[in-house]
Amino acid sequence: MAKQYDVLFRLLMLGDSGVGKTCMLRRFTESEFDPSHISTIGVDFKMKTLEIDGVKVRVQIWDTAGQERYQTITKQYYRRAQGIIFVYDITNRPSFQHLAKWASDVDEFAPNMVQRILVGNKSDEELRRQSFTRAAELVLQAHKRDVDNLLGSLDDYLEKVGLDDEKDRQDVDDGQRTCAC
Ligand SMILES: Nc1nc2c(ncn2[C@@H]2O[C@H](COP(=O)(O)OP(=O)(O)OP(=O)(O)O)[C@@H](O)[C@H]2O)c(=O)[nH]1
Repeated sequence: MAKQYDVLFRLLMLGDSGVGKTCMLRRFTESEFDPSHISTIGVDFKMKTLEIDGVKVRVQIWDTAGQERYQTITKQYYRRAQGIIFVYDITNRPSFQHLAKWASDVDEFAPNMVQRILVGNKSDEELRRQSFTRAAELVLQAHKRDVDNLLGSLDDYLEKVGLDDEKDRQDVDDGQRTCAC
């Protein structure tokens, strides 16, 4: 019987609960998308064979629970992984911030040679993406004094223009009153 694959690699998906790891894996292995969120308990895995540069690569992809309480279990799988897929949700800023923690756990528990890749999931929710808003918030914070000054002088200007308008209107009214007499 022909060999079904040449090499077997283990990949591990990591990221906060709800970022969409299970959905992503099902989409990849079964071409299906089930929108329900049933939190993974501990770990689960799916297999798929790929042909890369003429090599039949069987990937065993471990889907881990993002919930904190399973981390003692999931960490036991790190050392056997050859690749890590970090996943965050582009609409959820904490899921991006927590990547630093996921990455430091990988540094601690996974082999040195482990390959890493980062995926920002839920790209269909582009309008709710948080990173660009956050970047704009940070720039605004950094330039807060200039912006306040600018807005302050704009207010002064508008107030002055308003007063001038008021004064002009008053002059016209006074003029009309004079004429009417
Ligand atoms: N809009 C959108 N929602 C998604 C996408 N992928 C997953 N979701 C939703 O995100 C929620 C969580 O998905 P899961 O795959 O269960 O999340 P998980 O990361 O495996 O969560 P844990 O098992 O708790 O670690 C579900 O309600 C999905 O419908 C996506 O690409 N776009």
